[in-house]
Amino acid sequence: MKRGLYVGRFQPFHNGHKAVIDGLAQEVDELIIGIGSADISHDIRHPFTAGERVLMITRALNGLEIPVYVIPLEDVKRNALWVAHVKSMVPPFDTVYTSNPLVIQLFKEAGIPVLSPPMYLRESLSGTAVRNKMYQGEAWEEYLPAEVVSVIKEIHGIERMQQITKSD
Ligand SMILES: Nc1ncnc2c1ncn2[C@@H]1O[C@H](COP(=O)(O)OP(=O)(O)OP(=O)(O)O)[C@@H](O)[C@H]1O
Ligand SMILES: NC(=O)c1ccc[n+]([C@@H]2O[C@H](COP(=O)(O)O)[C@@H](O)[C@H]2O)c1
Repeated sequence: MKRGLYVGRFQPFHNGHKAVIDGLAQEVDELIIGIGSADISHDIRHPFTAGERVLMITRALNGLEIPVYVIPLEDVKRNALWVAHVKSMVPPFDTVYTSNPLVIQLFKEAGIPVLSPPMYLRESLSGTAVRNKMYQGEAWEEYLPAEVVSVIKEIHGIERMQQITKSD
């Protein structure tokens, strides 16, 4: 039984994340998705709450052939303690999947195997690129799973993002 941990902020969950997870479903028996910076929302880089991201990811992975556990992870002030914090919050896991250099370093120092999945269409498929389109009023829907698009519409996400970036 192999259980993997995939960590990210998922602001929002996009087709690049989905492609990675479809690949991981061939590699692991169960997958934990750790939603990082769970305590941050309503700002430019982190527009969505942990609960909204749980909804996006759970709905988008509804048809996945392996069990998935979606778990919010608040940030902690000390990087040196973060891996212990993560381990205290999620089921046991064998391998971490991430391309984030700090996350790679922290798990390697803790003796936990780390793999970096391939990037899919990184220029258009990044949270930053998708958020920029949302802020600029450009088409953004094609970069996200349909289930994520409907959550963002349901929570009036674009209106929120445009409101919080206004100047007073
Ligand atoms: N297009 C992609 N293909 C494969 N992996 C990706 C892609 N985009 C992001 N990832 C990876 O998914 C994990 C979670 O990423 P994250 O939620 O930060 O998305 P992001 O697109 O990098 O967002 P942001 O631009 O907001 O930093 C990271 O390891 C990241 O490298
Ligand atoms: N000290 C900490 O709380 C700490 C350290 C390393 C990574 N993280 C989190 O892990 C997540 C990594 O996700 P990304 O790859 O999307 O950046 C982020 O939410 C980041 O804040 C937190």
